[in-house]
This record gives sequence, C-alpha cells and structure tokens, in this order.
Amino acid sequence: LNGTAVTSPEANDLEYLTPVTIGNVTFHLDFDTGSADLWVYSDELPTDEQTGHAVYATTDSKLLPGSSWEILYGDGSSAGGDVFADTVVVGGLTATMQAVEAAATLSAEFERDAHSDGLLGLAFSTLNMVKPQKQSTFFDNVKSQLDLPVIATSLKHGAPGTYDFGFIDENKYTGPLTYVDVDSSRGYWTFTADAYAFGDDQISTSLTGIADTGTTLILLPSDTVSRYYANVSGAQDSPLHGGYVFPCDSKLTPFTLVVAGNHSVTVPGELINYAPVGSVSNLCFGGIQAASGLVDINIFGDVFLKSQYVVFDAGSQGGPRLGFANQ
Ligand SMILES: O=C(CN1CCCCC1)Nc1ccc2c(c1)OCO2
Repeated sequence: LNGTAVTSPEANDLEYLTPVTIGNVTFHLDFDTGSADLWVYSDELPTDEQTGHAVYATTDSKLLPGSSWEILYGDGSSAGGDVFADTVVVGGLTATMQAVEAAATLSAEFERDAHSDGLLGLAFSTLNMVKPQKQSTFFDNVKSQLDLPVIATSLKHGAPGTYDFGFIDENKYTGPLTYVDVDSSRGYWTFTADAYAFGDDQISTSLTGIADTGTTLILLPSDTVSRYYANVSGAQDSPLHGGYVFPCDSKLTPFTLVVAGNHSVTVPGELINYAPVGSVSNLCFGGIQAASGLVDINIFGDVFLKSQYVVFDAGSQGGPRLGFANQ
C-alpha cells in the first residue's frame, strides 16, 4: 500500500500544512524532514494556547507511562510534554501504535502560529526526543507497508503540493532524477554538493547541508550569502528586517548546486524573492539568508525544495539518498 497527502502553504509559503487524522480528530501538521518527533497541541496546554487549534484529548488517550519529550529547534523555538500511543492516518496510510507527543508547553513562536496544530517529523528516528526511550517516526512505522522506502515531496510556491509515500510519481517531474548519497549519521537528510553557482559564476567549493521541509528559507554561511547579494543591486543586510532585503523589482540570480559529479540543481531567481517585508515598503526579503541560529549546518529549506520533486530515499537501493528532478 502507498499513500499521497496534499500539503498546502500558509501565507508566503512560510510553512506547509498537511492533514493528519489521530484517533478521530484531524490535525494540520507541519511535515518536517529536519526533525523526528510527531507532536500536537493538546488539552494539557493553557486554554488560551489551545484556542484556534485542533487539540489532542489526552484524557481519552493511552499514555506511554513515564515517557516525556522536550525539543529545541534550530530557530530557538521549543515545545515539550508527555507521550501517548494512538492510531495515525496520513494519505490513507495507517500507523496503529504511533507515538503521539502531546504538547504541554510551547515557546512563543508556536503560541504565535495560528495555523499549525503541531509537527510530524520525517528525519531519522535517531533524532527523536522522547525519553527514556526514543520513539519511531510515522515513516518508520509505515515503511513495511510501502512498495519503496521513500517519501517524495512536491512543494510549490503559493499552491498545494503533495507528499508521496512509498512510490515515485513520474507525472510530477520532468527530466531525470539525479541522486546524491545521504549521510544520516546525525539523523538529518544531509548531503554534499561538490560545487555551487550564482548564475553563471561557479564556485568550486563543496557545500554540505540538510534537505529540510520544516525550514522556510535557504540558510548558508554568512560569507556565501554576502557574496550572493553582491550580485543584487540595492541589496542590503538589514538588522531591522533580520536579514538581506532588496527592491522587490530586483532580478535575482539563480542559485545552483552541482551534485553527483556534473548535475545541476537550480533554484530560479524568482523563488529567491521570498516576500515583501511589509505593505508600505518596496523592499523584499531574500530567500537565501545566513544560518545564524543554534545549528552550524547549511539548510536547504522550502525555497530550495520548491524548485524540485525531491525523493527522500531511506534505502531502496542500499544506503539513504536524495533524488532531485525539476518540477
Ligand atoms: O528550526 C527550524 C525549523 N523548525 C521546524 C519546526 C518548527 C520551527 C522551525 N529551522 C531553522 C534551523 C536553523 C536556523 C533557523 C531555522 O534560523 C537560524 O538558524
């Protein structure tokens, strides 16, 4: 059995939410290949933090005795609580004994998010934050039901896309799929590009980072980022806006990763114009920004992933790998 779930962008493609049924309640979760915990807003939160969200009724649920979770994300946001076992359905696929992590505390970033009802982690289960015993991700729990141990993402700019589980949909991409090996030793979908390019200007330096559906932008080393915006007239690193901004009518340089020898994976300039900074200014915020935060890795987030049909292959032909094709 395979499955497909439709995922829909919030405003400015800030995050993509996908319906997930837990018990008999449907939650809209942020599928995150950068983490490995499935957590939901719950009745253990202060009532005001539950308002407007689907809420997990812990009183009707099967507690995992003695288990708890606490997670800190790269952007500094955090959440925590206790753990239940429940039936979780995504795109027609069912995991009967899925660890569902009920949020009892949320950081301000999540309190401000009026749309997401929680997260569904799709990184490797070694990254799961449940103690005393790590729990498996939804993908690991349904993997044996799938034709192939793969998740394929089709995220789009300003339009619904899909998560395919167990199969690769040839109708969703053009040209060949180019595969690159993944180093899953730190629990992420980590890969290395042999080189990269800003437009026609190739830089023969390798770039290692993670394919992360849970991060909005492309986050790179600050010197690389300043080199990119040197090509964009009127661009400036604005402390006021928290990163590089430029006139909204700027023509942005494409960003290309060179992988698997000589295959180019290109993000068109249009996708690197992330969004206007506000309603009165003609400044736009860049889709490539410096990876400040708590993590010291490069992050190929949604701005990167939107240009591609991406196959997160956990080992259909040996080790884990990522496949890229234009969509
Ligand atoms: O933390 C995340 C992704 N995270 C996914 C779950 C919801 C909250 C955001 N991304 C991220 C990771 C490193 C960063 C960063 C953002 O900003 C600076 O460094």
